[in-house]
This record gives sequence, structure tokens and C-alpha cells, in this order.
Amino acid sequence: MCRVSYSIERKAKAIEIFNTHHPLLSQSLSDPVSVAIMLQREGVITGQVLASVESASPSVPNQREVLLAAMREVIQNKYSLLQTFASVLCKFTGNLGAVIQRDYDRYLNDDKKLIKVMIRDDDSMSTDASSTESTPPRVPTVEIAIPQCMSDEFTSIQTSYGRMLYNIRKIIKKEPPPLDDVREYLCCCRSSLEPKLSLCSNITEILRAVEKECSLINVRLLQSLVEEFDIKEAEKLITEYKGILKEFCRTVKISLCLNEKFEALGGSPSLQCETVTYVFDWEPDEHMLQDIKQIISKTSGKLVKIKYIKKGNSIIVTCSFPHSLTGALIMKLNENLELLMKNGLMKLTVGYCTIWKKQKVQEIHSAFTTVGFVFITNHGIRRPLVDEAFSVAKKFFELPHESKKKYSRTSTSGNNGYIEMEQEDIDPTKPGDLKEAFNICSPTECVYPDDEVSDFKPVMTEILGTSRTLALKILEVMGHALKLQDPQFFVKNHQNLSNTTIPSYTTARVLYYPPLPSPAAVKPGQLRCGEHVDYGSITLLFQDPSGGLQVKQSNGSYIDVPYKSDAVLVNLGALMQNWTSDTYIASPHRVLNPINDTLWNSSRQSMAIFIHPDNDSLIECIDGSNKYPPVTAYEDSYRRLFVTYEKYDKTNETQS
Ligand SMILES: O=C(O)CCC(=O)C(=O)O
Ligand SMILES: [Fe+2]
Repeated sequence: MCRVSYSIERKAKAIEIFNTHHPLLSQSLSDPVSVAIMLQREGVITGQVLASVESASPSVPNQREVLLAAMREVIQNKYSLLQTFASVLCKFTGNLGAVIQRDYDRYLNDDKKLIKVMIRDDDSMSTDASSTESTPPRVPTVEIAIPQCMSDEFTSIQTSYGRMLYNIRKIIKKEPPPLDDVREYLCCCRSSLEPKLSLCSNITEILRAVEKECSLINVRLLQSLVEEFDIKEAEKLITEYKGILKEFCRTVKISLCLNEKFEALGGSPSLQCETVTYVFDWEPDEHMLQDIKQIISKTSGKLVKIKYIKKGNSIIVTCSFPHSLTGALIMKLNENLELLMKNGLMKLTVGYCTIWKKQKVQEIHSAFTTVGFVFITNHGIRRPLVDEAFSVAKKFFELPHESKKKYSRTSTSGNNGYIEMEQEDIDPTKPGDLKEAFNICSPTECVYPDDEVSDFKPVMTEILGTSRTLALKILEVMGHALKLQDPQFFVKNHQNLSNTTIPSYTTARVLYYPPLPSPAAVKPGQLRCGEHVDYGSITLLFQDPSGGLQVKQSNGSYIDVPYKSDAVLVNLGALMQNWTSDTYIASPHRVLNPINDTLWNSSRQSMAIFIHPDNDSLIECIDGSNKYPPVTAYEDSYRRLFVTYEKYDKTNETQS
């Protein structure tokens, strides 16, 4: 048959299936908006169609009709999307989706890709990838859903797999356990199978559903079934197969597995929301299939199944998991992120969300050598924690002036405490900044406002802890990026980040820029935060969406720094610029007063974590030059801070 008419026929069949189920869909499709949202995320319908479904509200029947009309058009263009539609429906209305899926499998699932497994009377096997017509009539052929293979290694494991499935079917069919018991057991093991199983009317159909849940390298469900129903002969076959499989995984290099399908063919393609993708920085010739199996099973809590492995710039492992386990899977992966990272993880996505992505060393290097500022995403600091920090800080800053003054930073408080409005000359050429701040430099010496804001200390302690961990990672990346002989050089000079008893100027600072009554209240040249460079090695900066931060470029002009809720802004301090002999740049920056009327009367918040080396670290130019004379980190920071607070410390001393 020519390809065109073949495809027309299949389209017609898909529409026929869709039409058959249309009456029921238009009566009982529940929650059409949620279905449409998922279809849009899966790339089946456009945002425009989604909007038209949503705006057909409030009437659910109208929403259904708009969605179904759009789906008919989609299927007319690409019939295979009927299958995706069915899979999405399964997440909302199990049976409707399962019935469409069954019809799709029956009439449209392309089993031409299957290899046939021939069973001779003596049960010895051979495989034949060509059509059955060439098979001599006396040799019985059984169709077992195993994928077509390319390499010899895969032919052999697939044949063993097919043989095991075939023989287990034979054994179970001879003396099938009660159908209802099997069904109930399987539903308990895998609730997502319930709609499919309810459509199975005999043991053969149930076994097919179980086989679809298995793959060349994962026969867990079948094994638990035969163990539960104590089918000894079948258990023996599975044990035998697992022995062969173990040896196979131990010896086969990943390079031989690329693009092979591990899952039994005939299963519907997983939706994106049920797909997890791992990208590893591995050479396919240097790792075995076993390495992938082990790391994935260990870090996912056995919740995922490997579908296929591909090679891009790195190794990409695509796995599937039941949508209902998304939350559990994300938690498990987060728990094991460190282990994955140690094993060369470059990127990890679950469904529509990126759990982690290694920002390229080169990207960070080029930002630090040019603008000195870089946004880092997937940094491991939860945004809700940042928001909590902003919220406790705001509670503090909104206290009456007299309460806040009890916690003032003084020349003897070790850079801890409250700094009031106009009491910091960060740009000594301009009037004091229109901001308030609270510094925590030494967590043990700092006096916290426990009586007024009880959660201030715990929240700030937590965020300082996670920031230290992130800072250590950035310092390590910088060591690599600068190609230092010892890439851990900066990390080793920042032991205060892992051991808080080691003295340093590392400081967590919450900043509050109060509402400003009117432009008239501001002195000439006075800003929320005057132009300055930070002092230490690196700063992690978190902002709210108010805006106002600007960075000065090398040509003297300023650029606005946008707000990115999921990113940490990292910039370099003067000490780091000197340390790297100006390879890395500490750019001047400032915070402008509100630029439009609506913002003029509102506050702004930010939080800066200033990272400093250990006090006794000797800062000498890393290129061996004497561009900046050696100085201890303590001396360097002390001098800079002295200038900033000199005037106010003096006034306060004379007042007291
Ligand atoms: O508030 C901001 O966004 C910037 C604050 C800042 O640069 C600083 O405190 O060093
Ligand atoms: Fe700054």
C-alpha cells in the first residue's frame, strides 16, 4: 500500500475511534480546563485553544465542546495525538482514557516494528525480523511484544526476554489463579493500572498489561505477581532471566545501548509529565549499562523505569514514572541530588520542571571577567525561605524606632546589628543612604530581636546556612574556571563557610528601603544605596520585585538589573578583584530611588550574603604578581568597613 493512502486510512481510523467515544466524552469529561492545561503543556493544543476553553466558562458543557472540537482538528492533522489525548484523559477520568487507549492499541499501534519469536516444538528459539510469510508453516510463531533490535547484544537479551515471557504465559495459563485476585493484587501494586485492568476479561489480557509494565531490564511487576501467587516454575524462569540480565548489564557498554528501547513495545509513549530525564557527563565507552541502572535505581527510590539512552553532548537517560508519584519522586531526587552530582549529573528534569542544571563553568567565568555579576539558577536555596527571610526582616524594620535602636551596630559589636536610615556612607561623596539594615556577622555574638520577632533568628540562621553551601560551590567553580593549580584554593581559604567557629567577616544582611514620602524629602545626590563595590570575595544577592538596582559597566553607563524570582544574583567584591589581579571584576552598583509615582510610596527589600575569606587568610595575587600587596582578609575588610562607618561611629561615641 502506498504511504499516502496508508496514512489517510490511519487518520480516518483515529477519527472514527474519536467519534465513537465523542458522545460519552461530551457528557462526562470531567474538569475540561485541567485536561486542556495538561494537553497544552504536552504540546498537543496551543495556548490560544487553552484560552478559548477557559473562556467558555462558566458552563462545563461548553468548555467540553470547545476542547473536543479542537481535539478533533488536532487528530485530523496528526492521528498519533489521539494516543496522547487518551493518556492525558487517564490522569483525570481513568476509564474513558483507558477505553480510547485500548482501541488505539487494537487498530493503530504499529506492531510492524516487533520481531517475531518462533517457538519450535522442542521450545528452542530463534528470531526473525522479517515477515511471518517466510516462516515455514510447521514452525509455530508467537508474537511477543519485544522491540526490534539493532545490535547483536540486544538480539540475544531480547530473545531471552521473549522466551521467558512466552514460557511464563504458558505456565500461568495452564493453571490461572482467580482473575479477581490477580486484578486486585496488581491494582494494589500499581494503582495507575486500574482502568486498564478493569477492561481485561481474561488472564491473557491481564498478562499483556503486566508485560507492558515490564522492560528488558525491569521485570519487577511480573516477578512480584508470580511470587504472590506462588507459581514456582515461573519464579524459576524469572530468576534465570535475571541472572542473564545481570551479566548483560555488567558487560554491555553504554555505547551499545544508545537508542535501544528498553521498554516492551506496544506501551503508549509516556507523556512529558511522566518523563524524567537525566543528563550525565559520561563517555559512553567508559561506562556500563549497570552503572546507569544502579545510579538511577538508588537515587529514584526505584520509582522510575529506563526507557532509552541517547547521546547528545553527554549521555541522556530518559525514564518514565507514574504521574501520581511526581511529588514523591521529586522529593527522593532532591534527597539524592548530591550523589547524582558526584556522579557527573549535568541536568535533571522531572515532567515540566528542571530540578537541577549545572551552570557552565565558562558561563560564570565570562560573566565575572566582564560585568562581575551573574544570575545563578537551580542553586538549592528555596524561594519560600527567601520570602520568609523578607517577612521576618520586615516585621523587624516595622518596629518602632526605639525598639530597633536596642540592637544597633556599634564600633564594638563586631559588625553585628541594626543600621538606621542615613547612617551608612557607602558612597562617601554622597549623603547617607536611604536604607535600614541588619547585619549578622558573628552568629554567636549577634544580639537577635528574639523578643519582638521570635522567628528572626531561626529563619536567618537557616538562610545563612544554605547560602554558605552555595557559596562554597561557586568558589569551587571559580577555582576551576581560573584553572588554578588547586581548584579548591578559594574553598580552602573560606573554611568559615563550613566551620562557623572560624572567624571571618562573612555577613548576612537584610536591607529595608522604607517608603519615601516625596522627592522633596530627598537630599541632592542621595540614593537608596549609593554607588559602591562590595568588599569581600563574593556576594549572594536576593531582591524583591521592586527594581532599582543598577550596575555600572566599564564604559561608565548603568544597566538595570532585572528581578528573577528563581535566581540568586552573584557578584564579586573588591578583595576578589585584587586577589585575581583584576581578572575578575568587582563592578560598582547602586540602588536608585523609586522612578515612578506608584513606587515612590512603597518599600523595597533585599538581602545580601557577603562572603569573606577566613580572617587569617593572606590575600596575595594569584598570578604571583605584586599588583596588590599582600594583606590578610581581616585587615582588608577592617579598613574598608572603617571608612564606611567612620563618621557615624565617631558621632555615636561622642553622643554616648
Ligand atoms: O539592595 C540591593 O539590591 C543591593 C544592596 C547592595 O548592593 C549592598 O548592600 O551591597
Ligand atoms: Fe553591594
